[in-house]
Amino acid sequence: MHRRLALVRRPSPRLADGLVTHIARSGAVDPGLALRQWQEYIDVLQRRGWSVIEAPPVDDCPDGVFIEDQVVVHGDVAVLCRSGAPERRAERVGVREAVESQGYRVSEIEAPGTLDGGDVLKHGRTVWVGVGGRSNTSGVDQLRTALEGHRVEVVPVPVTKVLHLKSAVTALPDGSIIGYPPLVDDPTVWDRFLAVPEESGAHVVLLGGASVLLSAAAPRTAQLLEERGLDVTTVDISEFEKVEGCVTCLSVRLRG
Ligand SMILES: NC(=O)NCCC[C@H](N)C(=O)O
Repeated sequence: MHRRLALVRRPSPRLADGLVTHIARSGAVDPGLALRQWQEYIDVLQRRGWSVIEAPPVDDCPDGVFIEDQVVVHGDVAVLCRSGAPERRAERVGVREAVESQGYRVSEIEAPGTLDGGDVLKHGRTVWVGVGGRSNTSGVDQLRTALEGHRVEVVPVPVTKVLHLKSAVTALPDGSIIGYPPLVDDPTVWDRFLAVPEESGAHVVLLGGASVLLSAAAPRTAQLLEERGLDVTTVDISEFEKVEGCVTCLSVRLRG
């Protein structure tokens, strides 16, 4: 059986200074609670059979915990991102070493390209990339080049209403795409689109088989997914949601 391996990075004590773009700052971020929530997130991964490796902490980078935005992996290739937020580019430190230690071939997005991993949604042979927020068409083109030979189609899709594509939509194990309609620019991109009733419900981490991880802020979506036969685990990530984070951005699932 494949080893399941996830890359994570512990939260900065400065998480409260994280960027917010599409939401209003609401309530103070409690760094102690954030650390406990992050630990619980990892505990869930581990209980579901995942091993976890940590990228070196970047305590001076408030958004460092959102490791998903720094690297996109596919097959044996890891693409180091160049964030559309210049404030976040320093977070790339240590990520190359982390993925190289797992045997990945590394390529990098270079200027003028920008790409945030949160804009990259993969399922089957398709890689959708959100363009219009943090990622641009040069970033998409460079990602396509990096994945040449992987027999995938890289498809740009518009993102204007939320931070990242995966803030709007994610994929269920069967390939259905779930999203919260007010935040999805064009649901017709996907043949099988399933509307969910909560913004946080649009974000699932696939844990293997029928298991998915979902924010505790989306109880109605949890029920909906359970009724569809999924095994749903919820985790409270309130402190990360205050700075526009979601369950997906707290880890990168690597090949085992
Ligand atoms: N992939 C993600 O959804 N990342 C969340 C990043 C939140 C962070 N405060 C940012 O604005 O970049």
